[in-house]
Amino acid sequence: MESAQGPYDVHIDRGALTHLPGLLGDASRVAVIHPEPLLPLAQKVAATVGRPVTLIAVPDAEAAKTSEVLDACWNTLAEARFTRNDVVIGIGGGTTTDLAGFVAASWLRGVPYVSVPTSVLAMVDAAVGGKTGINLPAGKNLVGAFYEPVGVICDLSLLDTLPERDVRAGLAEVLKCGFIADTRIVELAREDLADAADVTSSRFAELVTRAVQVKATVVAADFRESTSKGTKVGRESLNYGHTLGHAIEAHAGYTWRHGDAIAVGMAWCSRVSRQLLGLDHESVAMHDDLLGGLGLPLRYEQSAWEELRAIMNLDKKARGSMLRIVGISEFGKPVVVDAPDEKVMVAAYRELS
Ligand SMILES: NC(=O)c1ccc[n+]([C@@H]2O[C@H](COP(=O)([O-])OP(=O)(O)OC[C@H]3O[C@@H](n4cnc5c(N)ncnc54)[C@H](O)[C@@H]3O)[C@@H](O)[C@H]2O)c1
Ligand SMILES: O=C(O)C(=O)C[C@@H](O)[C@H](O)[C@H](O)COP(=O)(O)O
Ligand SMILES: [Zn+2]
Repeated sequence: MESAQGPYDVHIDRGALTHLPGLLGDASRVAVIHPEPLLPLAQKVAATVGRPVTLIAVPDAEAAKTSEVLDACWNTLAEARFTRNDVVIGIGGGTTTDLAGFVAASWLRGVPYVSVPTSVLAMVDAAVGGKTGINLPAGKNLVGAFYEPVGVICDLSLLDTLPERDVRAGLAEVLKCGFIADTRIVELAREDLADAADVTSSRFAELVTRAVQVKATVVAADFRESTSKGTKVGRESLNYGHTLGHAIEAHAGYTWRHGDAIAVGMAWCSRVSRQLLGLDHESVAMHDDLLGGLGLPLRYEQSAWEELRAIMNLDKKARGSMLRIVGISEFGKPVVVDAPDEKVMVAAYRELS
């Protein structure tokens, strides 16, 4: 993958973990940050690196992305006397790779980072592209850094133990890539949704590869997410469905899966896009068919709109008091809408009831 800090490899394969020792350079020691439930995997990986390893267990899911956990990781690296040639490895879903990447970005102002995503969502999105960070109660990913890994290892065999609900949540980001950029993804999902959600199928492998390609292409062109204008959209396109999705996550106290929240966000955005950008009814219905067909939610508490709208003001795409959202005028054509009409947003939210 091309990047601001130099190209790096994203290894996608069953068995790709064999690439790990080759990514460690001259590291004297390694820290492996992993969620508590994935301790056996972290231990297995630790046994292959041929250097002293500090295992750092962090809480599972969004509970990892807090300032308290970040602080605990820093203190563990201090105790281990971690220096600038040592390597942080993040093994886990997107919550772990977001946290671990930020630990690596901030420790000594930056030490090498290797990402080993173990969920679909982390493989296709969170672990590639260099966004790292943690949440605050006020909003999602409000603290973080753009910081690139030296390599990413997507060992598809690790997905054999991933719960089906998490496979499907990850496919929400894959579909996002189809809606904003690669329409073949939408076709592949439409042809056979059950096969698309089967992690052992060739269709699934193609979907993962295509989604990573979309992300890599977008990020290579606009690593630091410049401000898009209308149809001239850079990295902000990857935020389709996220303005509402992130607000839902914060409102729910980070108890929702990210993929579930952005499924609602994309269903909502498709309606806003129909009203403001002329997206056709068939494409709106396709959002519901594909996301709903995967068992993903298409709605959130109706009474929460005002609170969600207030949280949305802290979205990173906002400029001053102006909300900005990503919509699509057709599949593959993202458009950034500045100051979307409030009535349209409310009506689109009501439509989800
Ligand atoms: N940095 C980015 O560009 C970016 C992009 C997309 C999403 N994200 C972030 O990613 C996070 C969501 O990631 P996620 O969906 O992977 O959630 P997650 O990290 O919570 O993982 C989901 C669940 O699956 C479990 N799990 C992971 N791999 C497993 C495996 N191989 N076997 C069994 N269980 C496994 C985890 O322990 C967890 O319980 C959110 O915080 C989101 O904001 C970041
Ligand atoms: O990589 C990006 O850019 C994205 O927007 C990808 C999103 O799927 C991802 O959830 C990201 O973490 C959102 O970033 P944020 O800047 O809106 O917090
Ligand atoms: Zn996302």
